Amino acid sequence: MSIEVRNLKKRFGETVVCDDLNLDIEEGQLVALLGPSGSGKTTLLRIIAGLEVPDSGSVLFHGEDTTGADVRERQVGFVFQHYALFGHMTIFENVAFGLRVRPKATRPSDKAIADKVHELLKLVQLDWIADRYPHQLSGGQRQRIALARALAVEPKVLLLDEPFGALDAKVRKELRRWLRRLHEEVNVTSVFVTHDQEEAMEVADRIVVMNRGRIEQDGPPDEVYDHPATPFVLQFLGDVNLFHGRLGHTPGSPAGAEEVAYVRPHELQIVDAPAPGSIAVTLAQALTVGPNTRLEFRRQDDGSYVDVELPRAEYNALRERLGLKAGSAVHLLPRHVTRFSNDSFDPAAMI
Ligand SMILES: Nc1ncnc2c1ncn2[C@@H]1O[C@H](COP(=O)(O)OP(=O)(O)OP(=O)(O)O)[C@@H](O)[C@H]1O
Repeated sequence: MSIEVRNLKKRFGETVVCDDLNLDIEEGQLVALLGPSGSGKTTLLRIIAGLEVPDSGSVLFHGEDTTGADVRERQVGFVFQHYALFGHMTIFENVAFGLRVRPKATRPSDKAIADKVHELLKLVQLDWIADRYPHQLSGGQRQRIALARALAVEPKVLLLDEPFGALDAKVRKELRRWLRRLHEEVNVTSVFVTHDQEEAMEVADRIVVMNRGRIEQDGPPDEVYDHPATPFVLQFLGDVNLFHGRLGHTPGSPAGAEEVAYVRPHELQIVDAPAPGSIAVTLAQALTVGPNTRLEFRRQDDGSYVDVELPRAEYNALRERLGLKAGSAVHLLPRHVTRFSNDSFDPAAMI
C-alpha cells in the first residue's frame, strides 16, 4: 500500500509540528523519519495511523483519502518503544490476539490461527518461545514478539515508533539488521521513526530528515549522507568541523565573501608540510576507541578545535612516521569540503 501525505498541517497551541508536509511513500518501501526530539516525527506517524487528526491536509492510502477513516479501517500495524505485551498471556496468545478478537464472520479457525502464529514466530526466529510469558523474555525478544503481533493481522502498513529505543546498543544493532532482513521477506510498506542517524542509515530504503515540523531532505541513505541539502542535514547525519573563512578557497569565488566550509573528521588528512588549502594545527589529544582513533587538534591561527578521525592502524603508522604526540605541529588537508551557497545554519536548532 502506497502512502501519500499532502499539505499536512498540525499545530499544538503556538507550536507548528507539521508545517505543510508532503511525502510520497511507495508500496513496499521502508522509510525512516529521522530528526531531533520535537521535530514532529511521532506526530506525523500518528496522523498516518489515524491516532491524531491534522488541522488541514490529507493522508492517502493507495490513492484513497483516509481522512475520516478510523484506525481499524486503515489496517495499520504498530510497534512502539514501550508496546507492552499482555503479561498474563503466553507469547502464542499475544501473537494470536489480533486474530482472536476479530468478529466471528472474519475470524480464522483455531487451526488457521495456530498455523499463522507459528509461521510468524518462525519469521521472528522465536518459535521455541511460544509457551513462555513476556516477563521471561529479554527486551529484544519482546520487541520481536511485538512485531510478530503487529504482523498477525496482515496490516497494509507497518508503523514503528523508536521500536528499539529502550534496548541496549548491542541488541539495537542486531535488531536493525534483523528488521532489514525481515522487511525484505515481508515487504510491507513501513514507516520507522528514529532520532538515531546510524539506525536510519542502516535500516531504511529512504530517509526523511525532519526539523521543526519541516522536511529538510528526503532520499536514499547514501544520497542524504553524501549530498546533504542543508547544513542541518549535514550536521545531523554525523560529526563535522566548521571552518569560517578561506578554507581551501576556490579561485573565482567572490573575494571577501564570508564562507562556512564543513569537513567531516574522516575527511581530513594529516600531513607534515603545508600544502594549498591546508591548516596549521597542534595536536591536543588522541583517543583510540575500538577500530578508530579520534584526534583533537587546535588551529594555530585562532585556537579553535578540529576533530580528525582515522583507522587505528593508520594512526599508529602515522605516529611512528611523524613522531606524533600531544603538542606536535602538523597540517590538515581536507579531502572533501561541503559549502552551502545560502548559509543560514542555526546551531541552536540542533539542541
Ligand atoms: N498532544 C500534544 N499536545 C501538545 N503538544 C504536543 C503534543 N504532542 C506533541 N506535542 C509537541 O509537538 C512537538 C513535536 O512532537 P513529536 O512527538 O511529534 O516530535 P518527535 O520528533 O517525535 O520528538 P521525540 O523524538 O521527542 O518524540 C513537540 O514540541 C511536542 O512537545
